[in-house]
Amino acid sequence: MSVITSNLLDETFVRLQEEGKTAFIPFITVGDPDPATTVDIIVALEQAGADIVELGVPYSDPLADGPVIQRASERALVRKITIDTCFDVARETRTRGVNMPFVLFTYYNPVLQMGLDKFFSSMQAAGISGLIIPDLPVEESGEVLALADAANVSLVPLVAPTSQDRIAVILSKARGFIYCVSSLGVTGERATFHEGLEAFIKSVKEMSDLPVAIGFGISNAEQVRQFSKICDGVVVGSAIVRKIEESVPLLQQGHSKEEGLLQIRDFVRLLKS
Ligand SMILES: O=P(O)(O)OC[C@@H](O)[C@@H](O)c1c[nH]c2ccccc12
Repeated sequence: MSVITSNLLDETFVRLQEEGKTAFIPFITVGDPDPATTVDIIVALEQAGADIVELGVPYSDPLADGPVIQRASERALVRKITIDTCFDVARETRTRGVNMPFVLFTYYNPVLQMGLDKFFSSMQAAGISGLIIPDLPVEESGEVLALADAANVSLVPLVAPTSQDRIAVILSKARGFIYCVSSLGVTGERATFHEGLEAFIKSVKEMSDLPVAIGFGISNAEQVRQFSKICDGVVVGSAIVRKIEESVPLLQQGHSKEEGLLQIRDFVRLLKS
């Protein structure tokens, strides 16, 4: 189905494809270590060459997350970060001149708690053009998809090498891009990936004219380079969240915050090199 409307996320992928580039998509947990620092980190990510950023809503039961992102969620929840804080961070980041598109990453429960109508009107007001809800199966996503389309928010699906028999249905409802997870299990840096991954990505690209991004386990420049050859986007979460975790002592001392941000910026530049 061709997308009738387009948004900043769609336009970004079109521009990158015209430039022959692969989107570099960091994931970070909002509020880790605090909301103001998250704004600084997003600015640093764009300066380091990020094209799109996945903003993770911290959650108490992150069932699909490995230990690194679980710890980031815990640090953020200590700060009582809610979805509303994420919208505030998105708006604040725009005032700092960040132009790249935001993709909100949240489990379904916090969205239900807020109420779908309020959630999507807030998404529009915060200028967030993408949405990933890993625990909302396509069979139950009808109402969310209709509201997302009406709010010009791209509901991005996750597909895994094991999604075979459901993949056609998932792709028929896809917007924005297709997020292919490289391996089974939870998020976290990996040295090896699901065998047959390349064939899987190729089959997804043949079945959908939307951009295809890969994520899960990608943690170094060589892996980014390899996946950039076969995908339109590469997502890196845990490796960057770990770098943030390591920089927290610097980030939380006013006089050394810039040093902490520099470490994160240099790490992302290295990944993109
Ligand atoms: O952390 P990794 O292995 O680099 O994978 C990206 C991942 O963090 C991010 O996209 C994400 C965070 N939580 C998730 C849960 C399910 C799927 C994807 C995610």
